[in-house]
Amino acid sequence: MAADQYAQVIVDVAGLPPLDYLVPQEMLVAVGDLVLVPVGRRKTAGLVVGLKPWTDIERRKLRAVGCVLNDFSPLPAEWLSWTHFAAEYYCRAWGEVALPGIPAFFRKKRGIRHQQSMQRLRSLPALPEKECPPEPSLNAEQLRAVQSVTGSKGFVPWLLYGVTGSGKTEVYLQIMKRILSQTGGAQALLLVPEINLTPQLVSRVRSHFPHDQIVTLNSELAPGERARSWLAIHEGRARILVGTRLAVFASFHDLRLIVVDEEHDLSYKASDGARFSARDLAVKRAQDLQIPIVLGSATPSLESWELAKKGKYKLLELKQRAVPKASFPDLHLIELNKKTSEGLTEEVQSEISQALLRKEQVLVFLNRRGYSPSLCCPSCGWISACPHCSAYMVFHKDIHRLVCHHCGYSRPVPERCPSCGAADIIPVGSGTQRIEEVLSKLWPQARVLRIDRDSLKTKRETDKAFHEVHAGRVDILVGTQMISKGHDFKNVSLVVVLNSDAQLVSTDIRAKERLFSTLMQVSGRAGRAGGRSLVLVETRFPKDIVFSFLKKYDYPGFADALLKERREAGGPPFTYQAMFTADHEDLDQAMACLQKITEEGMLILKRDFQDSDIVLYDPVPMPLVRVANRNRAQLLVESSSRRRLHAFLKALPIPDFHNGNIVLEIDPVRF
Ligand SMILES: Nc1ncnc2c1ncn2[C@@H]1O[C@H](COP(=O)(O)OP(=O)(O)OP(=O)(O)O)[C@@H](O)[C@H]1O
Ligand SMILES: [Zn+2]
Repeated sequence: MAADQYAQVIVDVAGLPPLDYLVPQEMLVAVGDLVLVPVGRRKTAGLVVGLKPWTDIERRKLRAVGCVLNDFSPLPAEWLSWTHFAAEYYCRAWGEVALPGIPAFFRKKRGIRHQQSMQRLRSLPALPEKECPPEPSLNAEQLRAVQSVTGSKGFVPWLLYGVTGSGKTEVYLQIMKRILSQTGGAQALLLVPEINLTPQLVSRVRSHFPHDQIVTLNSELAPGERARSWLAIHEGRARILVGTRLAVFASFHDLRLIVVDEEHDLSYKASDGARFSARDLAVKRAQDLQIPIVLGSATPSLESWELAKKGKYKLLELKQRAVPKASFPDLHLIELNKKTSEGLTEEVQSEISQALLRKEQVLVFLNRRGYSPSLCCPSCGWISACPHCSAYMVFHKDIHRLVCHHCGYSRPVPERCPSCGAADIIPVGSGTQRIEEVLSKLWPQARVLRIDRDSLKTKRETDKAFHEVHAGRVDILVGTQMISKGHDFKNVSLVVVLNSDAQLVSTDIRAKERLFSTLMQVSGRAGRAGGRSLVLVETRFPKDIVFSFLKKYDYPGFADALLKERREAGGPPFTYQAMFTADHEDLDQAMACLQKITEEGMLILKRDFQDSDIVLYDPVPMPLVRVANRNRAQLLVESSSRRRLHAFLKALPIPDFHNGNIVLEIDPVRF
């Protein structure tokens, strides 16, 4: 009889280290296999991360592996060690990070039709017989970027800083083409932000690679589709994966290049689960694999910009727009307070009229859904507050309801003021619905299309709407963030940004950085195909540095000014941060829980971290303190050394929090 063998298995349960299980004699198990194992009273999917001939567990307590789940090759060692790093970095159990990275389809017991479904999953659609279209000839800047990346060896993190419309996407595609052609089975990963994964982008990639299988991964894919894409990449049948942040967890057969488009985008940071940054993990993965990674943006994050300045990232620049005749739009600031009764200034109205006369498209950007951000009673001052959150309920005229954008609670619009009974309660401020109404009234012949999460609920609807815009069947496009980035609109000559100030008065240290980036992106939608173009931006604070640099489209100037501020204030990227967030029905309880962590932390600091610069701030209620009846508080920890910060966090015990939740986030980006 062969000697016993024991498997170390990780499962998706908080706080659990790898667990030992007996491998039954007749069972063949390899490191990287998915297995079914008993945990407590249930059976769950686990991943084998080690095999050994001994265990410390007493024989009578030892349980056995149920069965092997995968009938594809095990997850590779590279993937296992990288997910282990990710778990350590984000202070989570290894299984909490690794298991959710594998499609649910493969984490369940095989059904009776397993063989058929695997066969279906493995059959990718045949490639249409198409010739490679001629490549556009790159300009000198683009060519230099492509040659630099493809000529480099091993791990090099490249920061591709390219102004809007400078042809970054073209550069990514050419780099991919050259690297994929170097080795037979080489694969590439292109990460894009959630709202940039459009059919236009995917078909652009497909047209460059007519002979290669290209698959996509995003959170909206049906489970079967997700499994199909994942398996095609794992088994090397697909050569390119285009996906959102979860795609960074794919298992590759032979990954040779990673591209992260719009690397500054917030959607790369998960706001639940392990709260990982797909961009940062992608860099680590490229380093493990010793391959190049390209981080592209017109407004890089300050973190990446600083790394490039220090020489840790290599900087590539595209300063010109790629289309030969295209130039940057003129940008005018409109100082708010001289608004007309229609809610659009005279200058805005006149420019819209002229653009429409020239048969050019107009884009109106307003980062606020709904008709108006609140309703108010002029007689008594009542405002439509949400009963469950410390926020106002937004008036949605189309459904005639008040909706809370934080907890989702909604109710019909009251006939009279709920407080004093007055008859005329009025909308205060404007959202996209109201602006759409104003635009349709002012230009009744124009075809106005609103694009936001209310008007378009699914990806398919959104895709269709953008198709209408690209096809020229829309004259005025009004919308939120969804219209601000990524799209290569050919006929937009006027961009209007309404009320951009909300973010300026935020308490978040990254608010300005984000506003600047949004404004650069949205401005970048105009004049992409040549001709005169114009951007009009409304603000009450025209003197703010956001606007002074925006007027010159000067990202480097803006970034350097902000970095100087951050350095003086000791903020990121000059410090590393971690944040505890506690929530409870009762704010005092949430605060008390964090207070306990602070006190414990102080003792540990004094005892073991005397000569380090770790700072533990006092717990504070969050700016939006109540959401869905939970009161939230946060506690920030900071240090100039990532290593020390991690060592401290590992040493800090997290108390039990009865009826409450407590979450630790590394490198928080939302405050
Ligand atoms: N070398 C080139 N010659 C001519 N046109 C080009 C060239 N490179 C790119 N283009 C075109 O320029 C336009 C903008 O390119 P692309 O979308 O790649 O820019 P981008 O930098 O990714 O844009 P953004 O960041 O603003 O979304 C596209 O229509 C593209 O086809
Ligand atoms: Zn609410």
